[in-house]
Amino acid sequence: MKPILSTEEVVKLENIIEREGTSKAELMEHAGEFVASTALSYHPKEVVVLVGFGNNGGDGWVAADILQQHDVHVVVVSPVEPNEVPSALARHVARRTAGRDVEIVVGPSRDELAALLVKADLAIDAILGTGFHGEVRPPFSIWIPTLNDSSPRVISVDVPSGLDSDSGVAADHCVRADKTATMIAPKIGLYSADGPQFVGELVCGELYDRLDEVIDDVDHAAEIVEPADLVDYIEPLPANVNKYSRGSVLVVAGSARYPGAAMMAAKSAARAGAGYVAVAAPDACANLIRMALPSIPVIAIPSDSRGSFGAAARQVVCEIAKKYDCVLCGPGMTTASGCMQVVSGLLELDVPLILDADALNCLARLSIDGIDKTPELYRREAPLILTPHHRELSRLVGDVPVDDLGTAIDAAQRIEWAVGSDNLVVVAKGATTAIVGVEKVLIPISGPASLATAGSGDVLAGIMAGTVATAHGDVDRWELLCAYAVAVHSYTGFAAAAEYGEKSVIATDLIDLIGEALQLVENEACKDLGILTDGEAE
Ligand SMILES: NC(=O)C1=CN([C@@H]2O[C@H](COP(=O)(O)OP(=O)(O)OC[C@H]3O[C@@H](n4cnc5c(N)ncnc54)[C@H](OP(=O)(O)O)[C@@H]3O)[C@@H](O)[C@H]2O)[C@H](O)CC1
Ligand SMILES: [K+]
Repeated sequence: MKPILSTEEVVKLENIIEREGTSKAELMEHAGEFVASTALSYHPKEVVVLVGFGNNGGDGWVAADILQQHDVHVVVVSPVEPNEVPSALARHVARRTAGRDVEIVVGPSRDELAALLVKADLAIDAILGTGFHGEVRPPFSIWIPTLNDSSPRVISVDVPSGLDSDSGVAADHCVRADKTATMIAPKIGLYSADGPQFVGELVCGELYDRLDEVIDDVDHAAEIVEPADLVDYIEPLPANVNKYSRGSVLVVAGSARYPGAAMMAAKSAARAGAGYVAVAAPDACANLIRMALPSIPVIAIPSDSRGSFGAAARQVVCEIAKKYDCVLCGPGMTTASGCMQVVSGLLELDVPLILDADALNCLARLSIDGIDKTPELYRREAPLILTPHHRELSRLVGDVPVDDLGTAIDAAQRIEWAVGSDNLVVVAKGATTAIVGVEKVLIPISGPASLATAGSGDVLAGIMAGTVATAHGDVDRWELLCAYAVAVHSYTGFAAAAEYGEKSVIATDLIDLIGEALQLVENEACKDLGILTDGEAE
């Protein structure tokens, strides 16, 4: 796993590294070297380096110097003369670069800057980094749109200028990078809110060769899960299994209005490897589900007058649910009062439970002002996995706004910390999904935008249920198991986009590609571990 840090954590880490004997000036030299080597991979001939007043600009001055030594023609565009750069560290390297044969243009007009960029095949954005705050001021409010309107490729240093490195919120003017070369560790804002739209491809320069020894001395805002981290969940099917020993799932879902969600979740659980999947659905839609899924037994549960679970459902469902390795509750269920009773009954059982979709809305309604205020509602011994998207998550915490990665992590942590259990995981689904456990936040491998389609969440919930059931409770870290399920779902998205075109993927396509996705995750993990080469994985 690779850490993602907040700006405050990066500053703490820099101070630790300094105490260990590597100064900030040396880190700036390494940062510049990393930017230069990233730039050289494009084999540029003509590079414009835009520098600001701070140390982000310092990285740019160092990179300009190195590029020039590699026979690249470099023009540094600066708001002030090298002698007047306010940051002492950056001033030192600016003067040094100015002493060499590098062309420097101070305070160009919009047209002058545009003319320089027309001639360049690469631009380096070292205007603003982690020190950016507020709205972009002149001259950068002119430089940034001029850069965005120009043709050369753009490498942003550390953070695209104008992006808040913690919240990921882009200012009115923000550099749209082709590549972001971030320093030491990725910043959380690169993944949050507007970040993914502006960052382009992300590469990270560690800058300090003993980073592994000190990185855990600071908290990590989150950690990125890499394929190799998932290797424990990639198990071949043993020869001596039967359908029950492979793992069983009960999907408590559906209503007369939404029978399809129950079908998709159940079929996905089976495709993800569970040997026995059954559906408990209101009798108003049980027959429909039976006909659609001949391989899956459907248990008809008493309905209310509108075709959702009725008053008698709780007792019947809970009696059946005890026998399964995992229960998934929620897809297409509605929030009728019988459904709320089913959810509260399942929470009392000693069986791994996944609450998704309307089960989460039921849970929110069972509390008055957010479930974090009434932890007794969801505190339990057996594992509990909640899979809310941002709106569902907001409802769970009493309508506190949740609209990006940062606010999603905050809300999920409230839910976590109210009970403080290793067995509770909140999978906060979004453009960047966060898997929040009591101690760690994991960012799993994310899928393509094609996954943003109705029913995709039902497929993920089914994959998660199949994964939990086949693990048989033998799990060290439930967050990592959830990351595996999210990765499988992500790869169904890639496979479906390749097969049907990225705009044409529908949720049912994903289900039939789960087998392929399981194989893709395995291949990627093996490649990461050096067991398989790219060629062998084809
Ligand atoms: N992480 C590391 O270990 C290393 C990081 N390095 C690089 O350093 C920057 C952070 O440098 P810092 O000097 O703290 O900040 P910046 O360069 O990002 O920006 C500060 C200057 O920008 C001005 N500023 C701030 N906001 C605005 C704005 N809205 N409009 C215009 N100008 C703005 C600010 O002026 P103030 O008057 O507001 O203070 C400063 O002049 C990090 O991102 C890395 O690139 C090092 O290389 C070492 C290793
Ligand atoms: K930058």
